This record gives sequence, structure tokens and C-alpha cells, in this order.
Amino acid sequence: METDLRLESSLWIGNKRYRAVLTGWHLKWTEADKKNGDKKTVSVPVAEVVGVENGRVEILPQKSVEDTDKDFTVFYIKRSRSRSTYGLLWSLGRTQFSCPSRVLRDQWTNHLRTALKTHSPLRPHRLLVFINPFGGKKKGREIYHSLVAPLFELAGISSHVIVTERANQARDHLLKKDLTGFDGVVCVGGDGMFSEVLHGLIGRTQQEAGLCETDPAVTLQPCPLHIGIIPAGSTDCVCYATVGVIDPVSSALHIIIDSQPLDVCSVHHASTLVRYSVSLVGYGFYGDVLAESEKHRWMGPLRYDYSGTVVYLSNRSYAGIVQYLPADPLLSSPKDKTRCLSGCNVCSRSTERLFPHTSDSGSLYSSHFSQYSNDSEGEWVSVEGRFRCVSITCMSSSCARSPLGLSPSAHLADGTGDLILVWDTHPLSFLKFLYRHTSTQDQFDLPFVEVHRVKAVRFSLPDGREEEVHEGIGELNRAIEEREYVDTVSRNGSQQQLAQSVVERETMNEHKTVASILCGLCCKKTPAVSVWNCDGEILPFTEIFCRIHGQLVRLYARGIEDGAAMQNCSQESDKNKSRCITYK
Ligand SMILES: Nc1ncnc2c1ncn2[C@@H]1O[C@H](COP(=O)(O)OP(=O)(O)OP(=O)(O)O)[C@@H](O)[C@H]1O
Ligand SMILES: CCCCCCCCCCCCC/C=C/[C@@H](O)[C@H](CO)NC(=O)CCCCC
Ligand SMILES: [Ca+2]
Repeated sequence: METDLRLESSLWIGNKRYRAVLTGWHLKWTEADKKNGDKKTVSVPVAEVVGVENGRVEILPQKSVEDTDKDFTVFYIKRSRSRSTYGLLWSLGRTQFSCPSRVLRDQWTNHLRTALKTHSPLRPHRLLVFINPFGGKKKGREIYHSLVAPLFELAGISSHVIVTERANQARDHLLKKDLTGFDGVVCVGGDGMFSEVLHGLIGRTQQEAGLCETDPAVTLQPCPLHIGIIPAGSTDCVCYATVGVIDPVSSALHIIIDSQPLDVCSVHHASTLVRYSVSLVGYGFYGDVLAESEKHRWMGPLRYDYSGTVVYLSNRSYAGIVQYLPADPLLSSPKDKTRCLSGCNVCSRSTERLFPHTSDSGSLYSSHFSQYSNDSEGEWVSVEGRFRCVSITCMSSSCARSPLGLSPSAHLADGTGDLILVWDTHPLSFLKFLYRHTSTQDQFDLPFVEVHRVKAVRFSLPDGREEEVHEGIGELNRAIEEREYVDTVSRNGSQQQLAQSVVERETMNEHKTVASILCGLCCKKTPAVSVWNCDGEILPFTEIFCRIHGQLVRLYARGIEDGAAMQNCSQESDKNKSRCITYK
């Protein structure tokens, strides 16, 4: 195969002559008229060629084609460091080659296209795209049509685009409509849109397999369709943690060439499935922040900072019983200071265990999904007390607010989640814990913080707390109502007037906030229960059971690339370094 695809000739880039070689794995070109020591070789892995066009062609920012006889243009992945994140930005590299004859030009383009088909057989051909026109800064449509669609066209991908008109339209479509012919689903939006697609695809796959999603003991069927994310939301945590940057062009290029399995946590209450999560299932602080932020949606992404401050000042902790099933400690630890990077060994070993009969990317479509049991997995552990927060995350959950994330050493696809227990502590100590999320300081190196790598978690309320719960809520509401009454009556004279005015309703919310802050600071009359934040949605239950399902879905991504390692790659990349690429 390698021999058949090999092609070597002189080619021109501008007025310089190059010796160009196409082997099975790489396209390389070296300046021909230089002394040996000065010769630089550019090497592009075939796996990173996005498209090949006849003539002199430009795609972004605008398409332009000069249809000449002896020229061809190669488009490929180009990397640069991101100033604000740890990941690498991808852009579309482009080189226009000129040949001495049209025959040679056709030979080059045919060989390159054949090499692409041979070495990248799993690239998508047809995608279903959902655009949320209201996500984040409401730029989803514009982002897709100007930056993403031209790249898909270049890569020969056809797409069926649906601009959503209501929440849950994407989920319902995926649950009910014909999906024949699609290789994957792309969501243009934020974590909420991703969650819709996740629920739609997991639900559809289980329906078709005749499996019962509600039973936490059932081994779920992995989804055959991939999920791609074009970030256009407020947090874009799933994109950040799986690609390393929030950049629509980088994400579009990942959709064209990549595949990355991802663990999913199913959340159950009694005998119902409540939701799926990939990022955060959080009780206490994160639940309260989300609940508070819902009152201030008009603030946009800033609502989380505002609500974070309000909730922090209200100084709450909650009683609970947490039971967890530890994962095999011999495989990895959330405190081992490693990071899950693209090509991660811990995740690869997990793939081997989850899909024992396939070792390569063929496992993508494998129907083998046997729940492994491992002798080194421990017994259930139970802890009880007061917590500032209880969080479970299947991945690092890094985002712009926290570039290393909730659990910096968590793995995307190892079949485990990290359980973070933050015991009740002094407000300043808790602030230290929160603050460490924004830097490289270790947030787990604090005496009131525990982190465990787990397969499953159960959360329940201590016995007899129900009364306290109601009492707590009742007292808080009475305190809020009292303050509201005093405030409104002194300003307006009548509560009815207040209820009729939208502006004043907003003021009422502010008063509620102030009341709850005062409650937290002075009276300590806080509710005895918090709410669960599940990837940005509030759960309607307090007592839950969570189970991690290893590699239940596949994303069009590759995990975070190690910027330093990429720069150290030699120019003469071999097969093992096929992801290395150097540019002048
Ligand atoms: N056409 C629509 N109208 C109203 N809501 C929609 C529509 N399409 C999708 N949604 C819902 O909007 C919610 C938020 O969308 P999305 O996640 O795209 O943006 P975001 O909230 O700004 O970002 P993030 O979730 O990253 O914070 C989603 O939960 C989704 O269900
Ligand atoms: C003094 C400085 C304090 C700084 C504190 C920073 C702590 C940041 C930790 C980062 C946590 C990200 C967790 C990800 C959650 C997402 O799945 C979810 C959906 O988008 N977002 C929220 O729930 C939105 C709510 C996020 C709560 C912060
Ligand atoms: Ca994991």
C-alpha cells in the first residue's frame, strides 16, 4: 500500500523549487536548491490533510478559486499556542503547489486523495447539525456559516442543518427521527446544547438496543454516532476540557479528523433515570450558584460570577451521607499530578479493558461492551458529615474560569469519575479552595478536602433531617418575606403593585438575595438542603445514585494536546510521531 501511494517529484511553491514526496503516511517537501545543512523539510501527516483542490484556492475568510491547469492547493492542520489556554489552537494551513505539467498535477491530486481515503477511513461524510441561535452571545448561526461550513465543504462533508426553535428540539429529534446515513451530530452552542445531544443519542441507542436506561445496573450500549461541538455558549466546559481551546475553527477541524471516547455519568433517583452528565454533578456550593444564577439570566455569563459571590457570602454547608465505590487505585489517582492528554495511556488501557477484542480504532464501532469487574476495585465506603460541596466529575471540567478544572488529573475515558468532598470549614479556607481553581495551585492539598477516584456514588440525607429541611426552608422564606414586606411596603405601600411590575419583580429578587446573604452572615438560617447541579441543570431530587459508564459516547475531538511535546517533535516524523508537525 505504501509503495503504491508513493509519489516523488519537483514542485514549485512561488518561485522556489522543492523536492516533494508523498509516502503512505506523510506529505513532505524540502527546498531543492539549498545546501544540505540549510534544507528545511515540512512534513504534514496525511491524517492531518483536510482537503486537496485543483488550482489556486482559498477557503477562509472567503472562498476564492483560480482554476489553473498546473496548480493544486493542499489544506492541512496548522497549530499555534493559545495565549489564554493550555491547549493548541488549530487553523487551516494552505500551500499552493505548481507542477511542470497538468498530467503531473493530476497525478499528485489523485494520489493525495487516495492516500486520504486509505488512511482516514473513519472521517465523517454526513453530519446532522443543530444550531442554538440563542446560546452564549447569540452568534451560533454566524459562526457556523462563516467559519465551519466552508471547512466541512472542503473536507467533502455534507451536512443537514437545523436551527432550533425551542429548547429540547435537538434531543427530541435525535430520540424520534430517522438518523440513517448520518455519521455524527454536531451542536453549535454551549454545554446545554451538548447535553441535549448527549441525552438524545444515548436514549436513542438504548431504545434501539432494547435496554432499560432507568436501571443503574444495566450496561448501556455505546452510541454509534459521534458528537461534535462548535463552541457558541457561555461556559463551553465540555469543549474546553476535550479540545483544550474555545475556538470554532479548531473544533471544526477536530470534527473533520478526530475521535475521542468520553465517560458518562448516569444519575438516578429511586428507580428513575434523572439525567446524564459528563462534567459536573455538584451539591452545595455549585448547586447553590446555579440556582442563584437562574434568577439573573439577564446578566449573561457574568451571572455565575455574581451568584458565586452571593453564595460564597451566604456561607452555607449541608449535612449528607456520601457512599462511594472506589476505582482500582493501581491504575491512576486523582492526586497523581498527571494530566489526561491526547493519546493518554490510562484511557488507552481502559479501552483495552472495555473493548477487549479490539485494540485499534476499529473498536469505534465494536458491539463488545462488557462491564469489566476488577478484583482491585474496593468495597463501598461511607462518610457522613457537613459539606461545603460534594462534586462528581467524569473529566477535568476545565473551563475559562478554571483552566485546569475541578479535577486536573481526571481522565476523559478511563471509566471513572472523581468525587471531591469539601468538608465544612472556615469561610476563608473555603475561599482558598475556590481560588486555587483559578491557578496551578493544588486545590486538593488542603486538610478539609478529599478526592477519590470512583465508579459510583450514592448521596443521601441523614435520618430525621426531613424536619430540619422543612424548618430551614420555612425559616429562610419567612426571613426573606419579612424583609420583602418591610422593603415593599415602605417603598410602594402595596404588595399587589409590586407583583404587577416586571422591574420591581427584579428588585424583589435583589432583596431576596440581600436577605439570604444577611441570613447567612448573621442569623445562620440557611436551608438544610442544597440542590444538585448536573452539567448546568438543577436536579429535582436530593437523594441520588450516580454510576460512571466508561466511554459511552465518542466525540470528534482528541483531548488536550501537549504544546511542549509538539514543539519537540523532530522534523522527520515517523509513524509513531504521526501527530507531530513542524512548520517554518
Ligand atoms: N431555540 C431555542 N430557544 C430557546 N432555548 C433553546 C433553543 N435551542 C436550545 N435551547 C436551550 O438553551 C439552553 C442553553 O443553550 P446553550 O447551552 O447553547 O448556551 P448557553 O447556556 O449560553 O451556554 P452554556 O450551557 O455553555 O452555559 C440549552 O439547554 C438548550 O436546551
Ligand atoms: C475567588 C475566586 C473564585 C473562583 C471560583 C472558581 C471555581 C470554578 C470551578 C469551575 C467549575 C466548572 C464546572 C462546570 C460546570 C458546567 O458543567 C456547567 C454547565 O456549563 N456550568 C455551570 O454549572 C455554571 C456554574 C459554575 C459554577 C462556578
Ligand atoms: Ca473519567
